[in-house]
Amino acid sequence: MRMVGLTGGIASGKSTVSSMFKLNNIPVVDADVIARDALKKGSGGYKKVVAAFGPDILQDDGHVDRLKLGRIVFSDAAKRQLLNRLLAPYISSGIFLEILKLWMKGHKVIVLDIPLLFEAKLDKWTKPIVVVWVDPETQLHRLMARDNSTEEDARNRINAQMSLDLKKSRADIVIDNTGSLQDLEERFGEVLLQVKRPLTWTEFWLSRDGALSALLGVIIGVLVVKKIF
Ligand SMILES: CC(C)(COP(=O)(O)OP(=O)(O)OC[C@H]1O[C@@H](n2cnc3c(N)ncnc32)[C@H](O)[C@@H]1O)[C@@H](O)C(=O)NCCC(=O)NCCS
Ligand SMILES: Nc1ncnc2c1ncn2[C@@H]1O[C@H](COP(=O)(O)OP(=O)(O)OP(=O)(O)O)[C@@H](O)[C@H]1O
Repeated sequence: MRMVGLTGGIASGKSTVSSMFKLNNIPVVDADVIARDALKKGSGGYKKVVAAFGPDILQDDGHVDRLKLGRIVFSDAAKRQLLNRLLAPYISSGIFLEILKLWMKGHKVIVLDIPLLFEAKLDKWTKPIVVVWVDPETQLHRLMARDNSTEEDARNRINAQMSLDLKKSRADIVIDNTGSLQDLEERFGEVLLQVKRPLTWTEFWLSRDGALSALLGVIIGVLVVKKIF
């Protein structure tokens, strides 16, 4: 199985690219969705986070006030690290479970959309790594427009992540999303061809069909050897 890493900066366009993969029948594991589940009221992650940050981060209905928690952690590196540490086991096991489900269904190519792919050192499990890049001005404006946030909040969120230029330097494939959506679609078409090229042997053996073929080969081998001796 080929596990394509999809990452970038906040509001650089990962979800937009992710939707394009889904439209082309390539399944996507979305780490943001898994992280949201990890913070759902009553979950293990929720209990740990509320114990560490206190009931002030809760809304009246007991759900986490994400805007409030975001303001706290995106302006304080120590608190952000604490939140990351508390949620990391739930997020990584959630990602693993989703990969396993897709593996069992026999998918050959899947995409892992993980904003913190490099920061969480998950990049070693994915190949190729696709980084969605935008210039800093565009990133700031798109983030403020999408989240209806102040410039200060938006800058805090951008600065909470590894620099987008550093991510770009570690990519196998870069998608420059500074242009229009039409430009993005054109570039995506080229990237799709690369992502869908035939599997290498290693990728094949890691797929469900490859693993089953290997198992079948071993069983046949054992039976043949038993018959000979
Ligand atoms: C702080 C929280 C509650 C803010 O929620 P909010 O709904 O405002 O943002 P959302 O979850 O949609 O995230 C938006 C983007 O913020 C960035 N981001 C999220 N968490 C982090 C983080 N810990 N460090 C840096 N950037 C982050 C990502 O680019 C993400 O795509 C939330 O982001 C969270 O629980 N973060 C910790 C979990 C995590 O690490 N998520 C990233 C998955 S790899
Ligand atoms: N090429 C583009 N032209 C104009 N707007 C765009 C383009 N690409 C994405 N956008 C818009 O920019 C915003 C950010 O994009 P998107 O939500 O895909 O980013 P993201 O990287 O997934 O963000 P996050 O890290 O917060 O999950 C969205 O409002 C999206 O509609």
